[in-house]
Amino acid sequence: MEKGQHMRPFLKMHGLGNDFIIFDAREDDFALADDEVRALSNRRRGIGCDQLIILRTSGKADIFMEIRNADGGRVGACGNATRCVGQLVLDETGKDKISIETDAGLLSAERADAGISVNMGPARLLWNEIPLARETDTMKVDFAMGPLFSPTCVNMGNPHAVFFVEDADAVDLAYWGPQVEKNALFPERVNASVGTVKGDTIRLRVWERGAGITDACGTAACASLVAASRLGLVDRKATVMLDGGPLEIEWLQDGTVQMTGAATLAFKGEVAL
Ligand SMILES: N[C@@H](CCC[C@H](N)C(=O)O)C(=O)O
Repeated sequence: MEKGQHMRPFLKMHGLGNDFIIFDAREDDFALADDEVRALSNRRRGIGCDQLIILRTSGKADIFMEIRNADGGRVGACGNATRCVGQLVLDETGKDKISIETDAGLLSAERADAGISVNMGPARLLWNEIPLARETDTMKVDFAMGPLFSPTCVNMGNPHAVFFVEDADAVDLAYWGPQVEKNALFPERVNASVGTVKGDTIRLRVWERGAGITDACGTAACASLVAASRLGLVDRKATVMLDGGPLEIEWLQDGTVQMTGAATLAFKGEVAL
């Protein structure tokens, strides 16, 4: 341990294999620089995670959740981490329903048969809300790259481009994902998903902005349901099947999106910071 450092406890949790380091800074406030987040997220030299979460006190909700991608960048939303934090705060408070503040707004969480159910807030659909670099219809955006074309774009507190394709499993996402993420059409970069609809199920694979391919992405699951519903491919409710497992998603009449699925504690630890 270096001079000035001390041991900080953390939780390692995941939602369908989308994994998180969770620190609690409510009593002992601290901040992490981008390079510290990158070092902790590193799977060979650090603890390893897709996102790092710092819990803080909130004046508006039961808790504030700071979300950092593995590349260090701070982001507005993370669906799988919202279920994990929801589970922690439900256990801690004994309440039936709790509220979570994020940079993108106020969310809520409650228990459900299939794990934790969270309201992820409104799906934003205007081009400048995504945001996109130019004014365009977000339902079928005039954009093509290799086998991917005409994405439907949705902001779920973070930007998503969803490409519906014949066979999501056949797309070389490791090759196309980073190129879509960094395309100039997306001034804040983008989370890029490929989806295939079969009945009431959406098979979805996700290249996450700032993290790469993950086993699951909750906000991408929400965005894909909203996108498929806008395109008339599903009604307002579907199962989204990710590499890590299923999420139940519903686009409610009030415009917000409800997501239900597992939240799992993997282990607890301490790290010198
Ligand atoms: N894994 C998350 C999304 C995390 C943020 C995303 N990579 C972004 O940059 O917007 C989820 O479950 O939603």
